[in-house]
Amino acid sequence: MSNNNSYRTVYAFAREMYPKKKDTYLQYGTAGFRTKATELHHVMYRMGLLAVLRARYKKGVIGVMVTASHNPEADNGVKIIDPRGEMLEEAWESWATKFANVVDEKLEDTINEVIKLFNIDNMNDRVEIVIGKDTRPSSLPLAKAVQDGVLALSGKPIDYGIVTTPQVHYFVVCKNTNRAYGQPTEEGYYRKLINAFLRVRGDKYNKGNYENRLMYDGANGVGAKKVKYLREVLKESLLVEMYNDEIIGSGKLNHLCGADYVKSQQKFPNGVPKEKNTRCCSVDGDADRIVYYYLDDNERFHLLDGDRIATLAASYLKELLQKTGLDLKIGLVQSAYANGASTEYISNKLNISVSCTATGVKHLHRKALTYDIGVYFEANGHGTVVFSNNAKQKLVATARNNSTSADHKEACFKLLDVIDLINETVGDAISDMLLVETILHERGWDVKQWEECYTDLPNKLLKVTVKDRNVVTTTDAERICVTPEGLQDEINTIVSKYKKGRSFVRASGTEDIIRVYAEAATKEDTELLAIEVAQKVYELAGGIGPAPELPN
Ligand SMILES: CC(=O)N[C@H]1[C@@H](OP(=O)(O)O)O[C@H](CO)[C@@H](O)[C@@H]1O
Ligand SMILES: [Mg+2]
Repeated sequence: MSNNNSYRTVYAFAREMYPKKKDTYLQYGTAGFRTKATELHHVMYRMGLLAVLRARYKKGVIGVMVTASHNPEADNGVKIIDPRGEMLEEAWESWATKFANVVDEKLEDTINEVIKLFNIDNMNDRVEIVIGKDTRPSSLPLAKAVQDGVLALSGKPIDYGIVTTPQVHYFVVCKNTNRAYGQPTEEGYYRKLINAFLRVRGDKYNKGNYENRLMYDGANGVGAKKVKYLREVLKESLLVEMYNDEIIGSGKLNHLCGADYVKSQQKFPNGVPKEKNTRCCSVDGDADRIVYYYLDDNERFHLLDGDRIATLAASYLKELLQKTGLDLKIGLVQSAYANGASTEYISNKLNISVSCTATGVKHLHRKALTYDIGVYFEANGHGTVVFSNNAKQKLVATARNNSTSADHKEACFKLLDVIDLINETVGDAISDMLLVETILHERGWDVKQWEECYTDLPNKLLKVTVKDRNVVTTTDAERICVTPEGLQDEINTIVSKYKKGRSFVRASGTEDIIRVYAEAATKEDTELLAIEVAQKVYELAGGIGPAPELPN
């Protein structure tokens, strides 16, 4: 593109509507940009510009989601979605960072650098950019800024309004596969999921110990809004009782409720009635994560997190696969935060291959794609299942082949339905919920039977504030600390004192802190182990503020 009118528009817009006011350096992290909503207007505009360049380079549709997920309501953020529904390619993350930080006057030069480097010669293509936003009040003007960025480079913004993050991933894939993956509309999304769910469920809604009633915590966000439609269509097949719904309640987004609160505090959320032995689930602020839980007879809280969903899904898919008679490779992918007991259960009881990657769904997703059936979940409840083209083709061919036995045929059709109820593009709270409900229903299990599969090791996650989080570097899927020198040796010495002890430290990609994870045979030991390791981090990695203290 030459130095013409469009350029003046880009710069004029930047200067007049979305000027960069402060010098704060922002980094495109594990989940894109995330900070106070008031700091993000220029970033959104610039992500609109970058999305157009990326779309022209990839010759496909790109997605942009405005959300700060589980963060407080005053925060916001943005993530870019690549044509195959994946997170933005890492090589472009640094361009996103550069775009967010250059001064207004340098914006055009930076656009030119990208055009030149990637040889983008189709700058007149009217590429489509799918834009979605969560329910935060700040999301409306911020999504408008993204649109203006898209328009400034003559792209075509497609505004889907308030939708979940996984819906945006789904729309992008539908558009880029010429609708082979589904219709790129909200209705198309629900229809695909719900039709599959209803086919698998059949007309017997309660089975064995399974009861088709579920208490659902919508975190006062988009997850509540979207489940309403689902409830209407599911009718009697699944009775979803909704709580923490911003429309009828007065609750604040993610405040004392939602998947992140429940998982990290290991507590029952506010706003949900404390009913004993009832299956409950919570989603997060953009509905890409889900965790389950219940209160026992003594009102003790029991959590069934992402590791539980992963093991439930993998064991079910393995069983179903065996019934098809097909030889396909199934594997499960976790991060180092997965509970050690789950990893042991997968390898020793389920006999399913398990691998560990760095934190962040893009890493888990990529590894999962190396299997025919790749199940991946972070312990916090973010995950899905991906199926290779080879798997899908074999299933369709076997299901249609007249010489296939009736049993094998039935299993193939069922697995194809299960594939349809899974959002393969990214972790999706609503789709994951339908999957869990399907499996529990089929097995006739209540939530306790699900929990009985294995016993979680007590675990603890701590944060240590340090001067510069980049001093902590790791290797081996973040399980070994490389720098500061000597820290890993100290961790090894501490861990060796505890039965079933395991601990690792890494710099968070979304917060300016170091995370410490610990697990051990008892709760008391776990607390001690976590604090001891946190103290070493504080000492050797430049801790600031109050030092971590042992409990009295
Ligand atoms: C321990 C933990 O839960 N880490 C989260 C958190 O990443 P950190 O890099 O640890 O800040 O946010 C990510 C994005 O939502 C999520 O993918 C990840 O699982
Ligand atoms: Mg989220």
